[in-house]
Amino acid sequence: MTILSLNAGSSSIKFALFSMTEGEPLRLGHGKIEEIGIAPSLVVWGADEAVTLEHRWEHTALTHEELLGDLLEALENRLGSGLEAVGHRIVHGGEQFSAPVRIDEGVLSILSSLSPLAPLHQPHNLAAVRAVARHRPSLPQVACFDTAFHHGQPHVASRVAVPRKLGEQGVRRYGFHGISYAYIARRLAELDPVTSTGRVIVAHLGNGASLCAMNGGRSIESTMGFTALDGLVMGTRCGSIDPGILIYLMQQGMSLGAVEHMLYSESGLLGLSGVSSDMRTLLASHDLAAAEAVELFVYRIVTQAGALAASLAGLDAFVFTGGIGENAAQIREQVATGLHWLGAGLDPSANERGDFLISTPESRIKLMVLPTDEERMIAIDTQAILRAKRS
Ligand SMILES: Nc1ncnc2c1ncn2[C@@H]1O[C@H](COP(=O)(O)OP(=O)(O)O)[C@@H](O)[C@H]1O
Ligand SMILES: CC(=O)OP(=O)(O)O
Ligand SMILES: [Mg+2]
Repeated sequence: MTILSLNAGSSSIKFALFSMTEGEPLRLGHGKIEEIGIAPSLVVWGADEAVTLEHRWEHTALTHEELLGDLLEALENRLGSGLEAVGHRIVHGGEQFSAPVRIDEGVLSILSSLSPLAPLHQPHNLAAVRAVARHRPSLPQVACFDTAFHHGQPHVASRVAVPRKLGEQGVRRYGFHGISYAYIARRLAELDPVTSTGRVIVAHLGNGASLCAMNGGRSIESTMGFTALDGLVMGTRCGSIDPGILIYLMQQGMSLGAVEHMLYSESGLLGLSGVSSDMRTLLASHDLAAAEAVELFVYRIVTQAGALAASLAGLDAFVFTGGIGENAAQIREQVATGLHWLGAGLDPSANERGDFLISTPESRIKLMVLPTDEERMIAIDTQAILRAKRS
């Protein structure tokens, strides 16, 4: 079975193609379409990581749907045989979905109603579903949710202290990045089975960023809540702020749309630094505001990690993942320093190399780096859903 995993964002579509052999899925290739709406371009890497296809579209105004049509065609030309299923990253599954699900019109309509809760992600995730349905109507499609991994959290962790009837309407903490966390839980169980049964904080630090407290591989707490705006400082999102700030801004005459845009797209590292949302750029900059943005990014990780360690009643390991977690040794070092009070001891050489284990043998908590692979997790879940349907 050949499965295409799609992770469609506002200006990019990341994808990977898997052959679902017995045992571990074999990645046949992966790639991305970037700068959608500006100057769309495609790059595909083969199983050996060599670039196998590059393409630049002439028309800049092509939609996600048109680009996906071209992508499906290009992949199927290369495959010889056809694709058998498409798995999607869908950021919000709301109250209804606690596990992956085969997509039909009914599912699609529930997921569309959740778009206001994930405006940066959900509309683009669903546009990809519709595009595939239009180009290949007979192809089974499966939705894998960022929220699903957190569904088993203790009730107390998912509640918000607002009038009870809002809670009954679904105003609660969901948590996100769950596809990544599920993958990390699975990998940790393979690489360090003893630690995976313990109390672990996983830090997914990418453009979006969050922490997840896992006990025995299950989520018990997360820094993201009702939306992916909550928690840590992110590339362009504010993370946790006093809701009184929103009331103040609206009292000052800012419109709802302007507040939403500011908090999702003009805040975080970008808003604080005035330089960039990109951690690489900030770390290379000599600008004081860039340094202050990085300082707050780290400070929030450390203070929220303290809260999550309390929810776990102790800590056995802290795992770094995501673009920043996997690549920015300097950030890992600063976070490790902030976790010193918990007994964390960093091995600087292992950290510079980005080893799996980057703590010293004496460290009371293990510090680890584990590359995430959301696309692989999507392929695994997609196959499981389709197999279950058949039997
Ligand atoms: N070598 C590096 N050093 C520091 N930051 C890095 C490095 N490589 C990638 N990053 C950062 O990772 C972030 C993107 O993370 P990624 O997980 O790829 O994002 P996305 O959420 O879009 O999947 C950016 O802030 C980028 O600067
Ligand atoms: C949920 C979320 O924040 O996703 P991303 O990190 O891809 O923006
Ligand atoms: Mg990401």
